[in-house]
Amino acid sequence: MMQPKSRVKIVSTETLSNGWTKLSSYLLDYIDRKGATQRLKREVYHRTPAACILLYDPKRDLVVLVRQFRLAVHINGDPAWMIEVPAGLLDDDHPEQAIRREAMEETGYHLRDARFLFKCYTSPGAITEVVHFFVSLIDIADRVAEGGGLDEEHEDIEVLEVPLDEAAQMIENGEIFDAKTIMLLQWALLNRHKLR
Ligand SMILES: Nc1nc2c(ncn2[C@@H]2O[C@H](COP(=O)(O)OP(=O)(O)O[C@H]3O[C@H](CO)[C@@H](O)[C@H](O)[C@@H]3O)[C@@H](O)[C@H]2O)c(=O)[nH]1
Ligand SMILES: [Mg+2]
Repeated sequence: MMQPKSRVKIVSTETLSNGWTKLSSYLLDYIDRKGATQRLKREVYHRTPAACILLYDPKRDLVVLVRQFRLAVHINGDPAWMIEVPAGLLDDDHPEQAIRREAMEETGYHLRDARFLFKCYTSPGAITEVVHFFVSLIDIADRVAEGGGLDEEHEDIEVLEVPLDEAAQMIENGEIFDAKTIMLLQWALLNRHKLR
């Protein structure tokens, strides 16, 4: 059901922090389902859009994943060299252009095709981030570079080629615990018969 924008009025905005990611505090008047106006205070992190991709090799029945250090995970006390699908910020590019660039920088794979699957909000309660999800069928011959990320941005990315069934096990045993990665691996498991 569509909800009218007129139920929400932004009363004031304050920038709490303006570093790598801007954090704003909003006061809004929100008309609830009973018609009563509630004045709410909400904080929003203005993360820019991103894209991620499942690289699946149908001949070898494997996926290409990347492993890198994630500070937020470390701060939470979880194992912080996270295994993920290749991903990156759009940096003002079209999502497909951006994911082709990120796949090359992070894994060294040149993509023949990149098929858009869906987009999703990763944390809509507080974060503006929208992630565009893609899939690409790859072959070992498409790996034309080392990958590993950009030295000038101090990216230190390990490239892993993992059989799809093993990757599925790694979700079950807790070795893979990144949301976008779990979503794409589950998509692969549901659609593998169409990809081979
Ligand atoms: N100076 C500075 N640089 C940063 C900061 N945070 C990230 N960077 C740099 O910004 C670049 C981001 O790399 P990308 O490959 O474009 O993005 P990503 O970190 O892989 O992001 C993807 O995964 C995230 C975690 O799941 C997602 O949050 C994000 O939306 C995207 O999907 C890296 O070079 C990283 O070092 C920061 O706070 N300060
Ligand atoms: Mg990345």
